[in-house]
Amino acid sequence: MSDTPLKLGWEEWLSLPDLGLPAIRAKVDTGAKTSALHAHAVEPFGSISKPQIRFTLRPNPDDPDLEVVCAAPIVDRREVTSSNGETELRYVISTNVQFGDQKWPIQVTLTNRETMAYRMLFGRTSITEDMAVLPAESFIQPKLSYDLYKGFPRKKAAKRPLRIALLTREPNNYSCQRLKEAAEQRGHHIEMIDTRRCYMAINAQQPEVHYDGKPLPQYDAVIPRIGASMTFYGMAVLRQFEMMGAYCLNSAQSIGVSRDKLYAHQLLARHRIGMPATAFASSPKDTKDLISLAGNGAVVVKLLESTQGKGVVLAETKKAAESLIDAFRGLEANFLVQEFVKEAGGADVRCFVVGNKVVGAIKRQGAEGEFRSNLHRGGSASVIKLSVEEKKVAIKASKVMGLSVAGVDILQSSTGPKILEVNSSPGLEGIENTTKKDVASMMIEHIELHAPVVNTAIRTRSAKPS
Ligand SMILES: Nc1ncnc2c1ncn2[C@@H]1O[C@H](COP(=O)(O)OP(=O)(O)OP(=O)(O)O)[C@@H](O)[C@H]1O
Ligand SMILES: [Mg+2]
Ligand SMILES: [Mg+2]
Repeated sequence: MSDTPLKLGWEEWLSLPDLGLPAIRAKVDTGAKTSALHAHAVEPFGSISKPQIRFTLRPNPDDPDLEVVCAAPIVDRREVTSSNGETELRYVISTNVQFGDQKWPIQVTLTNRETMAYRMLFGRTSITEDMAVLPAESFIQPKLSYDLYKGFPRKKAAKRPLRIALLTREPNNYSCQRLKEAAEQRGHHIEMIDTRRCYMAINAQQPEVHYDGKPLPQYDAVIPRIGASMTFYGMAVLRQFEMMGAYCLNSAQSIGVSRDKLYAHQLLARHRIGMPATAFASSPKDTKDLISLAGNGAVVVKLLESTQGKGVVLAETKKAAESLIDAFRGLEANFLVQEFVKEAGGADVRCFVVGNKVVGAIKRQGAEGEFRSNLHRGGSASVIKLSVEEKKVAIKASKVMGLSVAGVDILQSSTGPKILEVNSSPGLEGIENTTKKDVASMMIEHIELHAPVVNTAIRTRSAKPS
């Protein structure tokens, strides 16, 4: 390296020549130990003595059709705790990094950074002693651009038939049947896999999922339809499919985040997404203070375990709220106390998000005298045209959770849209029958666009450990 120290700002362009990546915009973060690179469809291959990893990367966050398939030797697998506190077992690769004409080897962990602004985090172990980081500056090194990817093959909707697994415990319900129909209509092969009947060896060198006495084949894509009661086990099964390199329509991680209602609310708040003023508690001593955190008027108290509106109660006065919470206190159940958004008029809006788009929206109106709009409680649905702001909020909420497919429920309040919840396995029946849109096909199309084109040579090799 040269005599003058290499200077880096807090954000820089770099290239990773060994991976065939001419331009990556990275955040230099001395708070992070190891560098991390965005990767999906991560799939190990090669021999046990010389293990390699293949993954797909979308270098430009604004251009999802630009995909580069990379391969590198695996140097380690390591537990990494990210800034949001999640611990993840990641593959570590070794590769050269290049800034201007200076090049040196670094270690990089692979993780899904789809929802992050930067495709790469440049950590402190990648920065050598003769370099300086100037946190107040950016782009000290030569600026590159995504134009360098001109001429790279663009992704086209897959013409090839895909092998898809639909993970569900209810293969006969409307949503699963429609997904099956849509996949088959588009020429794909789809299998219904009962989540609960999957089993697996965790430490296998070659990750597998077993079913009825045999290992399941390698799928191009997995559609998780995991019910609330199966969240924990379903996520484990899905993670296994992820490790096998299948494209999962929603990742296990994103399902976990959206299912944890407290975490989901905290995450939405952190990203400044509008929601009703919300407080949560388990067994509070100071009921009055808890109620005041949720505003000054009527409140809605929700048991966290509730679904289909069952554990959701309206307290129209402070007194009513107090006695309600006092009753909950003995149950040691976690619950939310929320400002009651009266002007929503017993209605909410379900926005069905696929990728970066709201593909359909319906307004659900509660039965006469009912503030809960759940269709299971006798609510009725109608088509609604969303405002630009509502669309934006729905897409942002799905992004924040990391979901590609989501049912985002919004209350229309006098101060703009307020998010109620984000569902990771939204049902198709209400939305399709009301809007007359073929949402199932849109989900399959999303898979066609995002499931990486598999190099069959690599896949055949990885199927048999050598
Ligand atoms: N803060 C609120 N203000 C006004 N109405 C609300 C509020 N919270 C909930 N509601 C109404 O009650 C219904 C049920 O509430 P929510 O969706 O939070 O619980 P849930 O339906 O039991 O949960 P899940 O959808 O996971 O089954 C909502 O669809 C909405 O119509
Ligand atoms: Mg609901
Ligand atoms: Mg829900």
